[in-house]
Amino acid sequence: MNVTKLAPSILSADFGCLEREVASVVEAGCDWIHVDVMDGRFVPNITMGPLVVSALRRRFTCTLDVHLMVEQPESIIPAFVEAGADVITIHQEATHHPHRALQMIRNTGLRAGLALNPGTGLDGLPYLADDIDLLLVMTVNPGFGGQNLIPATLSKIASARRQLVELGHGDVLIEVDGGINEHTIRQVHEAGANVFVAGSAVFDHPDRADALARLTKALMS
Ligand SMILES: O=C(CO)[C@H](O)[C@H](O)COP(=O)(O)O
Ligand SMILES: [Fe+2]
Repeated sequence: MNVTKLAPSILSADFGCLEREVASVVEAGCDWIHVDVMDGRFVPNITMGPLVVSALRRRFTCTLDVHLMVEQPESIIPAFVEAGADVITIHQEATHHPHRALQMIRNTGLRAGLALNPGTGLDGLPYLADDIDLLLVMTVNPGFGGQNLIPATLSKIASARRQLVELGHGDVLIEVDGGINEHTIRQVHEAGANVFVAGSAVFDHPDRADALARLTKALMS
């Protein structure tokens, strides 16, 4: 699997000038934008909803990668489909019926992602792998940007990659999210990840092209 993608998370962008913020990373070459949706229940924070996704959709053609940190995502999936998301990821812990939620997403023709919190194991993977395009291994506890990567998640990424290959789904993307920066990106890549969400490592840096170039250099080193 040779695909590698950097997906800047707009959680760390300046929401007062979001269009300009997104343009800064698109102009620097990014074709994925990670959108963190938080409901104040599944995680303690509240962020944005489908209106922001549809506003981004009107202005940008890049892949909108929507990470739903919401309880019972089934109820809100149609609104994000309508808004123009390209990838919708739900948390296994947020629903009794992850399989149904993934099928809801796939049935619309979108790519479906399954996210796992740091404390969640890979037990469901054999039963859900047929229905996912992406596995999001959270490398921090979800809810906030700017946290440090939890080292124990590295072995989970490696196990997930191994299991996906054994299950005949080596083409499923493994996305990592939380604490990805110049010092951690290579480790998670070596473990088997190929989509790298980076919020503070990109948007806390005034020169976005430089921030992305540093991440790419660290990834390739
Ligand atoms: O899902 C998330 C938090 O729940 C964010 O995508 C993630 O935290 C990105 O921020 P950073 O790169 O600063 O850790
Ligand atoms: Fe995220």
